[in-house]
Parts: sequence; C-alpha cells; structure tokens
Amino acid sequence: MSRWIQNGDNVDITKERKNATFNTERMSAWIHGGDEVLKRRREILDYVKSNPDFKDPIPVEFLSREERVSNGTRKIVKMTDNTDQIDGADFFGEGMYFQSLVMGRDLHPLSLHYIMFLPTLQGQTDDEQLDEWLPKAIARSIVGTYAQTELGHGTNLSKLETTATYDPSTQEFVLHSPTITAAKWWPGGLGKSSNHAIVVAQLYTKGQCKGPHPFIVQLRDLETHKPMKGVRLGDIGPKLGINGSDNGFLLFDKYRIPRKAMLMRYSKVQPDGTYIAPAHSKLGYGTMVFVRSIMIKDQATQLGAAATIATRYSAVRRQGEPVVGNGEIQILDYQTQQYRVFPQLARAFAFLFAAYEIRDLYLRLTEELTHGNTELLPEIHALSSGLKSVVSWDTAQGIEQCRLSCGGHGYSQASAFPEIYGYAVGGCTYEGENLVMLLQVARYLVKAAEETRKGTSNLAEICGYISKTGRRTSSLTSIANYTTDQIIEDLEHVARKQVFHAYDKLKKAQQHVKPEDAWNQSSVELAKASRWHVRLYLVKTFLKKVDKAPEDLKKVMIHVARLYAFDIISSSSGNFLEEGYMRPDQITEIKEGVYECLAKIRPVAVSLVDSWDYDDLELKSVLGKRDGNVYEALLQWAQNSQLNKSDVIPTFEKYLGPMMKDARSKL
Ligand SMILES: CCCCCCCCCCCCCCCCCCCCCC(=O)SCCNC(=O)CCNC(=O)[C@H](O)C(C)(C)COP(=O)(O)OP(=O)(O)OC[C@H]1O[C@@H](n2cnc3c(N)ncnc32)[C@H](O)[C@@H]1OP(=O)(O)O
Ligand SMILES: Cc1cc2nc3c(=O)[nH]c(=O)nc-3n(C[C@H](O)[C@H](O)[C@H](O)COP(=O)(O)OP(=O)(O)OC[C@H]3O[C@@H](n4cnc5c(N)ncnc54)[C@H](O)[C@@H]3O)c2cc1C
Repeated sequence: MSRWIQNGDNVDITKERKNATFNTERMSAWIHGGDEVLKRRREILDYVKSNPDFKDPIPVEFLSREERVSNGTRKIVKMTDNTDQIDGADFFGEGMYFQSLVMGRDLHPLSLHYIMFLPTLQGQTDDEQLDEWLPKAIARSIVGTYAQTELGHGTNLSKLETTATYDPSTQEFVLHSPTITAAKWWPGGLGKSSNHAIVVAQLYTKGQCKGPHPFIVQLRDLETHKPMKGVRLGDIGPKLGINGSDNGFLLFDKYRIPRKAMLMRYSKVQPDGTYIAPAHSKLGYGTMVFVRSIMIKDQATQLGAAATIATRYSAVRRQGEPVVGNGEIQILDYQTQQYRVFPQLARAFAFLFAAYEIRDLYLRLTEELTHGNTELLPEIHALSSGLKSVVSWDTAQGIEQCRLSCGGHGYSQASAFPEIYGYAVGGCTYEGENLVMLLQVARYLVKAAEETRKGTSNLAEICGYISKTGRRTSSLTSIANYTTDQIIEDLEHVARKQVFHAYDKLKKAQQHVKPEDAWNQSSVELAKASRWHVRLYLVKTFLKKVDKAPEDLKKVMIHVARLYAFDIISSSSGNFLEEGYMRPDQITEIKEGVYECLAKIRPVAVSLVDSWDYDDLELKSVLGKRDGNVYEALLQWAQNSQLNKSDVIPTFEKYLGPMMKDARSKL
C-alpha cells in the first residue's frame, strides 16, 4: 500500500491514491535524484520530527513579530548545532531540505550568514583571509550578513554611496555613509543579530574611485553585542513576508577597518594604495550569481507546495451537484479547477528540473574559476538572471492561482498560502529586480543576434537557436503526433523572432537617438525576448528530462510536460499566429491538447503531488494535510487564536458593551 494512505484518512483522498497508475515512491526518487537522495530525505525528516527542539509552540502565524524572531533564532541555533545530521557540502540538496523542515518559510537571523556571508568568504577571499575568517564563520563564533543595497540604490551598484577610502598612512580603509541614502537597507539579520557583514562600498585609493568592492566588517562588540563606535544599525520593521528575519539598516561614521578587510581574491589594494584589477570586472558579483542559481530550486519548492495544497484540497472539497440527486462532486472534477491548478503543478516540475541544470552549471563555473577561466561567467550570469526572473514571477502568479482555487479557506492563513506567497514573492525583487535581470539577459541576446547578422556566429548551445534558419510555418499536423522536436522548433521560432524583433528595433532606434535612449525605447521588447528565451529553455529542459524517464513514469509525466508547453503556446497564441507561422486551426489543436492533458492528469493528480514528498511538517497547511481531514483541522487550528483565550475580550467591556448598552437604553 502507498506510504501516503493510512487508516482514518478522508475517503475521497484515499480513493484518489488507490487510483494511481504509477508507483509514487519511484516517481519521488526520479523527481529528487534517485533512491539514495530519497532515503536521505526520509532520514532527515525522521530526525527533525523526533527532535522536540524544532517544534513551534503554536503555528507561527499566531506569533507576534518579536516571538517569531525569538522562536526562529532558537530553532536555527539548534538546527546549526546539529549540522552533522546532514551532508554539509550538499547545500542545494540536504542543506536546503533540512532548513525548510526546521525553519519553514520564515527566514531567520542566520539566513544571510549561510546564503551569502559564507559563500562570499569562500568565493572572494584570498588564502590568508579564508584561513582567518572561514573557520570562525563555519563555527558560528561570528554571525554575518551581506550588506550591499542602500536606501537610495539597490539595482545600480555603480552608484552605491558608501565609501571605503584607503589611508596608506595607517593601512586602513575608512568606511563612511556620506548621505542618508547611503544607509544600507534590507540585509537579512543585519538589524539585531549579525555582528559582522560583507559590506559593499565604493573603493577609493590614490584619489580614484575603483567601483564597488566587498569588505568584511565587524559591526558589533563580540561580548556585549553593542554596535561598534562609528556604526549605527537597527531593524527596518515588518514586511510582506519573512518576518522572522531582522532585515536591517546600517550607517558608518568614518569607521576604520584594516586593509586586509577588503576581500582580495580578485581585486587587491597593496599597502601603498596601488590597486590591482580583477581578471573579469564582475567577479565580485559572484555571490549574487550563486544565490540566483539556488533560488530556482527554492521557488520551485514553494510553487510545488502551493500546487500540492490546492490539489489535495480540491480532492476533498465537494461543491455543486451537476446531476441533481447524485450528490456534490469533488471540485477537482471541474475542468476550470484543473485548468487553474494543474498548469501550476507543471510549472513547478519545469522549474525544479531547470534548478538541477543550473546547479550543475554553477558547479562547472566554480571549477573553471579555480583555474582562472572566466569564460562561462557571462552565460551563467544570463541564464541565472533569466531563470530567476521568469521562475519567481510565474511562481508568485501560480501561488495566487492556487490560493484562489481554494475559495474562502485559501484566504485563511491556515491554508499556508499567505506565508508561501509572502515568502516567495520577495524573490521577484531580491537578488536583482526581475525586469532589470531580464534586461541583463537581453544584453546577452543582442550580442548573439549581432553575431548572427554578421554571419560570424559561434554561439553557445543555449542560444544556438538564434542563428538557425528555421521553418516559415509550423509542421504541427495533429496534437497526437506533435513531437518534442516540433514543440521545441515552434518555441524556437517565436523566441528567435522576438529576439530579432527587439534587436532590429534597437538598431533602428540607435540610428536616431543616443544609445541609452535607444535601449530604453526598446526595453519592453527586449524584456519580452528574454522571457521567450527562458521559456524555451524551460520547455526544452523539461521535455528532455521526461524523454529520458523510465517508461512507467514517462507515460504519466509526458502529459505534465506537454501541458507546460501547450499552456505557454495557447496563452500566447498571438505570437504563434503572427505572419501565418501557425494557423488558427493549429492553435485550436493545441488548446485541445491542453484539455487532453488536464483529463490525463486528473486521475493521478493526488499521487503526482504526493510524489513531491512534502511532509505535513514542511507544507504547514491545514488545507494540504496528507490525510485530507481538513474541516476538523481547521476548527482545531482556529483554537490557537489569541482572541480565543477568553470568551469575552476586553474590547467588549471597553467599546462594544457600552455602545450596545447605550443604544439599548435609548430604544
Ligand atoms: C550547512 C547547513 C546550513 C544550512 C542552511 C541552509 C540555508 C538554505 C536556505 C535556502 C533558501 C534560499 C532561498 C533564497 C533566499 C534568499 C534570501 C534573500 C537574499 C537577498 C539578498 C540580496 O538581495 S543581496 C543584493 C542583491 N542585489 C542585486 O542583485 C543588485 C542587482 N544589480 C546588479 O546585479 C548589477 O547592478 C547589474 C544590474 C547586473 C548591473 O551591473 P553593472 O552596472 O555593474 O554592469 P552593466 O549593466 O554596466 O554591465 C556590464 C557588463 O557586465 C555584465 N555583468 C553584469 N553582472 C554580471 C555578473 N554577475 N556576471 C557576469 N557578467 C555580468 C553585463 O551583462 C554587461 O555585459 P556586456 O557589457 O558584455 O553586455
Ligand atoms: C525580502 C528582501 C530581502 C533582501 N535582502 C537583502 C540583503 O540581504 N542584502 C542586500 O544587500 N539587499 C537585500 N535586498 C535588497 C534587494 O536586493 C533590492 O531591493 C533589489 O536589488 C532591487 O533594488 P531596489 O530595491 O533599489 O529597486 P529599484 O532598483 O529602485 O527598482 C525599482 C523599479 O525600478 C526599475 N528599474 C531600476 N533600474 C532599472 C533599469 N536600469 N532599467 C529598467 N528598470 C529599472 C525596476 O525594474 C523596478 O521596477 C532585499 C530585498 C528584499 C525585498
């Protein structure tokens, strides 16, 4: 019997699970990277469940901000006391899973320590600095964050205002915030928890500005935790989500740090103030590239969770009686419900598989950089920026669709949707605002188009389609015979067309206006080109992964992958119809393909989401509970409300009581 079925479960959800046409365990192993990975996930889960230190006193939704920070700090300290339970080198797999189980969706005071402070030390220090700082950071004898964004500038790093001016007479840098807008603003854990930070500041030496560079800076006294003299910092207040994190502000008043505080793997300042430039000017941005690449898995996990909650709830929720007298039906049987939820599930899969690809590519980059080879950097920068933008946007929209699909209960925090959304949607902004990141991809695409036009193209595989000749009309005849190659060919056509459309618009504008105005006037089309480039990549990665799946899994997953592709095509049919590339009847065929996929997925939907292997502990959703007994659980969940501590609350005595009494006396 499936591990997902237990006595006492809701009958509808049990029936769904019994209808599975594939082995859920095999599917889970395939999704997560093999039997061994799955076994390790279960061991980590058992460990977390068995450890009382990781329990929340009540669901975190009911805690105040201060209680959230305190509870999160308590748990993350316990969690990182026990990192021997996981393979510490497997950040992407075991690290992220462990932290998700223990910490949920509330980032915590050590988030940035692990996500950016440690990786920056690993990636940007010279050997001597690494020996000095890394052991302290790993042991947690210091806690650090990544302080780059300022009140006035987040995107445009070249205009950061914090200065680090080298003083050769003392061999120190002087950190200073010359204006209010120079205040660092946003860094996670900066407000109250960190005592160190990687501070990104404009480097001045010998009277010249050398641009933004990273420095390791002590912010608080190691014993008293009081801010150092010349350092002013605090919490920036409540946010849309991640309120367990004390995101902070920071100002310097001529604060002196030693020369060796500048991270010197790539750029250096010698004792006399001579500056040595890095091999590639953007090597200092490496940690951002790392985070963008791990964000893809994180976002996929959030969307997968939302789709799991919506699917399970839709299987137990009955509403409406199409045939009067036959009883109400499961809302999952409505085609409109399937159309709302299943594409989100398909997206989550597409994003997860792309996350594996970008992880592998990032590992290759790290290896190449150790040999001083920076060739892969522009490609990975473009891909990670593009994926980060498209994936976080679609994830946010997808979560909202899943929430809406659960009706009124979706609006309650019991559903977990508000937490999931609040957490995930931050990804549209942090690590580079999405539109700005799409425009970075566009720079890469414009170069590829330029090379193609000049006939000198030697393009990387990822944009090889730009220089292909391609067909003038789609070869689709019927949806049943629409092959993976044909689907990719059609998407390549639209992506290529949009790339050249934007490129030509840019070139034309350049003949009349200044280059920066030409770029601005073409930027909407350029961003669209980037989106198509990324969507093509996502579809290709997904279809190719499924093509290689074992036969028993492939026969299910092919419908999910095709739904992903067909949904993209049918919802942007105008692009495919342009210049008669596709005919209206071909679009109709693809729409039919969408409906066929929905029908194929319907009977196995619950088992498909089970295969993502979310435990209730990780989902933290009353609506998405494994057992499907949602109504009892909702009533129980509501008992945690602070307002339910007494039958009559003080506001009655103070306001409502006198109001009604007064009104009664006047009647
Ligand atoms: C072990 C157990 C423990 C386990 C614990 C486990 C814990 C696990 C937890 C797991 C859960 C994790 C989930 C995540 C949570 C996240 C939390 C939130 C974190 C949020 C942090 C932040 O939010 S932190 C700030 C990020 N802030 C940005 O992100 C600024 C964007 N802004 C820019 O990034 C630049 O400003 C921008 C636009 C590029 C222009 O930069 P610019 O002006 O310098 O450059 P230009 O535009 O002039 O470009 C000149 C040429 O450089 C090229 N280029 C540019 N960048 C390049 C690059 N990186 N690599 C190569 N090339 C690059 C470009 O493409 C041009 O190339 P070309 O010339 O050939 O065309
Ligand atoms: C939850 C969260 C956590 C964060 N954590 C950290 C952290 O730990 N450390 C840290 O240093 N920072 C952190 N940040 C800051 C984050 O990195 C920045 O907010 C982000 O890089 C965007 O910069 P901005 O806020 O200045 O937006 P802006 O750059 O002001 O963007 C505002 C608007 O202007 C548009 N725009 C800006 N420039 C251009 C352009 N060149 N072309 C076209 N449009 C443009 C954008 O697209 C956007 O629509 C965090 C932010 C959030 C929300």
